Amino acid sequence: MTTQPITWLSSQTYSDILYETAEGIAKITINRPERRNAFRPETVSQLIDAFHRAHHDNAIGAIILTGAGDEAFCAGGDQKVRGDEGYIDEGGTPHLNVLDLQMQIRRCPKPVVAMVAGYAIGGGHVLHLVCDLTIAGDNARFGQTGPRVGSFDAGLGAGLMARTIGMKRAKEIWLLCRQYDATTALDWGLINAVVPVDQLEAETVTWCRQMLQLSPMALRMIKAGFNADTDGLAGIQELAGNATGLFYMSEEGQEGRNAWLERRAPDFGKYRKRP
Ligand SMILES: CC(C)(COP(=O)(O)OP(=O)(O)OC[C@H]1O[C@@H](n2cnc3c(N)ncnc32)[C@H](O)[C@@H]1OP(=O)(O)O)[C@@H](O)C(=O)NCCC(=O)NCCSC(=O)CCC(=O)c1ccccc1C(=O)O
Repeated sequence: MTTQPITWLSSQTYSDILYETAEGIAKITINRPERRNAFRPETVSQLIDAFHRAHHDNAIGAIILTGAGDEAFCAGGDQKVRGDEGYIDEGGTPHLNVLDLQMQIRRCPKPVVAMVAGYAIGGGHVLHLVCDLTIAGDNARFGQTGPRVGSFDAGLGAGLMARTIGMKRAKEIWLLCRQYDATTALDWGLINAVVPVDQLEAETVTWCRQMLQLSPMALRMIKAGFNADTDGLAGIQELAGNATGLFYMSEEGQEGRNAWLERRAPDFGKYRKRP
């Protein structure tokens, strides 16, 4: 595995995020360091666009989600644009759209790695949680603040966290609103690795390079399998859609299409013998 430095190419311009690619990896960076990378509606819309771009780019096999600078991965919803009905966009409309982004990350067929330096707090903490893997710098701090600031994420923020680290610890995080350091997060199984913060990107890229050596279809199927029960019928739909895609690639699936196009009865006889 190469340990060569990576050279990112910036290929899309957004106001709140950065989108860069290199070596089959897309790096999506929340770029609001002056607000500890808290997200406003425009940030979330741009993240959704960037994940769509990475999903549909055939050259991309792994995605990194991170925050600009070393102070924070993401401090959750931007409380300074929070109105009485949600987070207010530049046109004055209230939103709660980070839930769409959470599901998009889970449904993305490519592995998504959270690269966490500094704070992953509130909705920012849930964002790293919904990623497939989390690599943290040794300065990382994790926690929820919802019950302190008048918010809660009782969906994936509660249920997926409990499935990840256990019910008692998940409840502790939400009911006490404490912060936890990277060593504790690793010990709890909340993250995958801790490295000195100055080695964070190199380590994350090493993990991505390793996944890029593996079968994309196998990674896609196993990700959908991991998420299927937590996501309910929508999770089974994702897994089943992948299975349909594989079936389309088979001779048996193509015989059905060919027979219809050739206006003849399909001959599936030779496929019945599989154990
Ligand atoms: C993250 C901190 C612990 C960092 O502390 P520190 O290093 O001391 O820095 P500060 O001086 O506090 O902050 C620096 C600077 O950044 C601004 N800032 C930080 N966080 C935010 C924020 N969340 N919103 C707006 N601005 C922020 C801060 O004001 C400073 O700027 P100044 O100009 O000096 O004022 C600490 O900053 C901290 O605790 N931040 C708040 C964390 C928080 O409570 N986040 C919100 C949690 S609730 C949430 O995220 C819900 C949103 C959500 O995801 C959701 C949930 C359920 C359904 C739907 C949704 C949805 O769609 O939104």
